Order: sequence, then structure tokens, then C-alpha cells
Amino acid sequence: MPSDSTTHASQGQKSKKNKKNKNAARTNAQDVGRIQPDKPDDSGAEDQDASLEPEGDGVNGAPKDQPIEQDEKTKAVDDTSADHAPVSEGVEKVSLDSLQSKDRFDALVRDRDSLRAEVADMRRSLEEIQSKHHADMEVLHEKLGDAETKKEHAETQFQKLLERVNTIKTQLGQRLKEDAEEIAQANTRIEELERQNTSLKAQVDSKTSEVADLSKEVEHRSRELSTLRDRTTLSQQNWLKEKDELLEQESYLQSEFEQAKEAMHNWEILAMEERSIRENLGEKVIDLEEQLSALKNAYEKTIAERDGQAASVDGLQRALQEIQTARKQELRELVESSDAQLEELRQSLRDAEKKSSEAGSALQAAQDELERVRPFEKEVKEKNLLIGKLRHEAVTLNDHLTKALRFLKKGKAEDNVDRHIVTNHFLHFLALDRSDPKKFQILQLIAALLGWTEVQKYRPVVISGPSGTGKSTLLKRLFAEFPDTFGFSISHTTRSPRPGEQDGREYYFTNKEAFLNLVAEKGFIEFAQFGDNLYGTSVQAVKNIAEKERICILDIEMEGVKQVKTTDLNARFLFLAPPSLEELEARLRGRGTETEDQLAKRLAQAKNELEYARQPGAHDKTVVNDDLDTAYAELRDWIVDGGKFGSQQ
Ligand SMILES: Nc1ncnc2c1ncn2[C@@H]1O[C@H](COP(=O)(O)OP(=O)(O)OP(=O)(O)O)[C@@H](O)[C@H]1O
Repeated sequence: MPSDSTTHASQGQKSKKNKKNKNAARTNAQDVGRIQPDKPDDSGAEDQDASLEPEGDGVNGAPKDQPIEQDEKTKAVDDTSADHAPVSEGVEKVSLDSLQSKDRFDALVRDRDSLRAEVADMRRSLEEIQSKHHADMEVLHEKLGDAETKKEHAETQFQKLLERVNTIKTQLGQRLKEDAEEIAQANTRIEELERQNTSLKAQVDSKTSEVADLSKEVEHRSRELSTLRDRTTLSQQNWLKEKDELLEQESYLQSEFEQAKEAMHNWEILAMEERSIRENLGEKVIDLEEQLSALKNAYEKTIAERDGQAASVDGLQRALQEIQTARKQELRELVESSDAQLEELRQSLRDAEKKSSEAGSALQAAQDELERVRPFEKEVKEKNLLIGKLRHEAVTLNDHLTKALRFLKKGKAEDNVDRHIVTNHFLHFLALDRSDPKKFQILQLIAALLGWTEVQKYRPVVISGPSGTGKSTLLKRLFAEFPDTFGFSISHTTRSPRPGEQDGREYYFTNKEAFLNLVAEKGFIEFAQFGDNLYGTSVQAVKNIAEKERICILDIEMEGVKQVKTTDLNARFLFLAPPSLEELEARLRGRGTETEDQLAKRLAQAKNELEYARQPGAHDKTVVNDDLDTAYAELRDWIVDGGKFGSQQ
């Protein structure tokens, strides 16, 4: 500590000073000791030396054996005096010596005085030093006290620190122990991994050599593969060529097959019609033969009668003349009576005029009544709509009935129990006026007797025609006019339903396998693939619309039309034709929804469709969409019964 070091330094200085003083004192004491035997009266000096002893012992720490030293010195002086003062030498010599001793003595006295002064100075300085020392000691005591308190404080802190260090030591010990264990485990693991590493390295080396071998093989195989690829490409090209040729052949055969099928179909119809005509003619021939024989008999009878009557003619002529005379007389009488009747009629005309004026007022009353019933007109119109719808059904049923009767005619009588009932109903139906509501009831009855389903009653209507002819435009108008009459089939799809979509509402959601099965079963009218998903219109979906008592409208192209014909949908086919190909192109361009490429394709397809439409029996009705209003009226009339269905009457 600085205070301590200061203390030590001052102590060191003090001890050095004391040593100096002590040595000085010792030197003086030796000198004094040496001259002491010559000056026995110097006891004062001795006393002074003796009086100095306790101070040297107390303050300077001078050894207490100083008197012993003093004895020895005294002894030495004694020895010297024994050597230098033999009594037997002369008196002169003694006087000289005494003179010299006196000088020496004086000098010694002076020395002694100076020494005394020096001693006094030293004593003063010693006292100063002592007092200073005391003050220093007090300060040092205080500092020592402070230092001790600080030391105690430091010791308590040290103890605390020691405790903490011990705690840390124990904790650290545990941790070190755990770490050591972990390190040991890690070391074992590292050793194990190193072993694994070595084995893996060996494996890697072997694999590398294997890879090198394989790469060589791969190169070899790639060469072989590229050769094979070249060959495959070549054979593929050949195959494609063959495929194209086969496809061409197939399409050619297909078209021939279609034509043959169509021809066969037509032939069948013709054969059927011919058969029925022949049967009719057979019946007619029998009838005519019967009539002929009856006529012959009648002729013969008539000739006989003629001969008999020739005689009676003369008599009759005579009678006629008589009658004529009588008639003339009657006529005259009649004219007279007619005049009288005319007069009566004039009278009745006057009465009629009177009644007419009465009828005028009645008409006025009726008009008032009409005004009153005008609110009911809307209801009447709705009823008319319903009647129209029923009429449409009647037309459909009529159609079915005609066909059914044709079949009934062909079939055996025992197979058709209701034949007579149906025929009677049919005759009744034909006899009724078209506006008679009973007509529909009869048709319902016939339909029930023949066991027709809704699908048979609500025949779907297939509308086809080249793209751009105006199908969408016309159908939009039709649906706007008859919002509750028609329905659209719901398509099948293999795509997953989107949030909010319901099976059977937006689509019939199905999987690819089921879809393809349905395709194989010819369950689709048409189908196509968009992206990864398949879409199609099924036969059943069309029937579902009829079951809801609505007419399903199918807007499809030529191939779809052909497909519908192979099903049991019993559809009606309407072809919408453009006025000309030029006009069709103009409309497509005007719509602006096709690229040049698409336009060319559509026009080429239009030619195919028009050609197909020209074939007999391809469609039931053809409407040329020249003037939109005229075309609409014609289309609507055909679909919804002779233009009367739904019209405002
Ligand atoms: N009678 C018409 N006179 C003039 N333009 C017509 C007539 N009918 C339709 N159009 C117009 O011809 C264009 C084609 O009509 P629309 O889109 O109805 O044909 P589409 O047969 O339905 O074609 P797609 O089969 O390609 O759907 C439309 O721009 C339409 O406005």
C-alpha cells in the first residue's frame, strides 16, 4: 500500500540516520576510550558517554554491551600506556611529553566541545525526529485502523467470493464431468463414424470404378439407342404414312358405309311404305271388285227396270202435263200469296230494325261488359299458352299415333288387344275440331293405352346447320318467348367439381373410366377432350329433360346428328341453312370471333353439312335463315305447332 510504503521508506530513512549517528557515536567513543587513561578527570566525559548510552540503546537501538566494549578499549589503552611510559627514562623527557600532552589535551577539549555541541544538535534533531516520528506513528496507527477495517471488509468480500467460487467450482465440476462424458461419447461416435467413413470410402472407391464401367456401358448403349432411334423414326415415318393411307381408306369406307346405311334406311322406309301401299291397294282391289260385281248386278237390274219404266214414262209424261197445268195454277196462287208474305216481311223488317237499335244498346252494354272483363284477358292468354303447349303435345302424339297405327296395321290382331279402342279414339280425334280441348285428352288417352313414356311424348329437337348460320340467335329468341317449354341437357365431365358446383346441376361429374365405359356403350351423342378432361352429352341426359316434361333442344353438328339417329331418342331434326355460302362467310366475319384459319375450316365444314342436308331423310325440316323474322316464325311454327302455339290470340 502507498501509505505503508511511505511508512517503510520513512522508517528506512530513519534507521539509516540512526545507524549514521550510532557509527559516529561509536567512532567518538573509540577515540575517547583511547585517550581516557591520560585524563583521569575526564569522568565528566565518561559520564556524558554513559548518559548517552540509554538514549543510544532506547532510540537508536545501540547494543547494551557497549560497556564491555568500553572495558576492552580501556584495556587496550592500558596496554599502550604500558608500552609508552617507562618510569626509568629521564625527567626532561617527561616535561616535553607533558607539554605535548597539554596541547593535545587542548585539542581534545576543543574536540570534546565541538562534539558536545554536535551531540546537543543531534539530541535536538533526535527530539524533532522523535516528535515527528510520534506524529507519523499516530497517522500510521489511524491508517492502520482504516487499513484493518478495509482488510476486514475485503476479507468478508473475499469469503463471499470464495463461497461463490466454491459454488461455481462445484457446478463447473458437474458440468465438466457431464461434458467429459459427452466428449467421451462423441469421441466413441467419432471413432465409429471414422470407421464407417473408411468403409464408405472403400465403397465409394469401388462404386466409382463401377460407375466408370457403367459410363462406358452407357456410352455403348447410347450409341446403340441412337441407332435404334434412327431406325424407329424411320419406321415411324413409314408407319405414319401407312396410317394416313389407312385413315383415308377408313374415311372413304366410312362415308361409303354411311351412304349405304342411309340408302338402306331409305330403302327400308320405301319398302315399308310400298308394302303398306300394296296392302292398301289389295284391299282397294277387293273392294273395287266387289263394287264392280255389285255395279254389274245393278246395271242388269237397271236395264230391266229401264224397259219396265219406258212404258211407264209415257204414262208419266201424260201425268206430267197434267201436273204442269196444275202447277201453273198453283204458281199463280203462290205469287198472290207471296205478295201477301212480302208485305208481312216488310212489316218484320221494321220490327228487325227496331230490334237492331235494341241490339245496339245491347252491344254498348256488352262493350261495357268487355271493359269489365279485360283484366281477365291476361289469364285467358296464359290459358291460351297452355292450350298451345297441349296442342304441341297433341301434334307430337298425332305423329306417334300415325306411326303406331302403321305398326298396328302390320301386326297381328291378337297381339294388339287395344287396336279397336285406339282406332276408335283416333277416328274420334280426327273428327274433332283442332281447337277442341278434348282432342288433347283423347291423345293423352291413346298415349296411355299405347304405354308411352314422357321421353316418347316430349321428343327432343335437334337443330343443326353450319357455324354462323344463326342457330344461337334464333334459339335465344325462342327461349325468351317460351321460357318454360324447353330444356338443355346437362353434360358429363371428368373434371373435378369447383366450389359451389353440384352433381346433376352444372355437370354430371364422373371419372375417366366410367366416362370411357359410357363411350364404349354408345351412351354419348357427342364427346370431346379439352386439356386433360373429357366432356360429353349423354343420351340419358337428354331423356332426363323429357322426364321433366320439357322439350330438349340439341344444338349439334353433323356427326352429332348422325349419332342421335342411332339412339332411341326419337328426335325431330331441323336444319338451319344459310341463304348462301357468301352470306355465311359475311356473317362469320361480322361476328368477329374466328381467326382466318378457323374461318376457312368452318366454311369447308359448312360445305360438308350442306351436302349432307341435301340427302333425302337427313332432316325432317329445313329452314333457310335469310330474313331473321321469317326464319324465326318458320322455326317456331315447326317446333311449337303450326305457329298457333303460344301466339297472342
Ligand atoms: N338472318 C340473319 N341475318 C343477318 N345476320 C344474321 C342472321 N341470323 C344471324 N345473324 C348473325 O350471324 C352471326 C352468326 O350467328 P350465330 O352466332 O347465331 O350463329 P351460330 O349458327 O349459332 O354459330 P355457331 O354454330 O358457330 O355458334 C351473328 O353475328 C348473328 O347476329
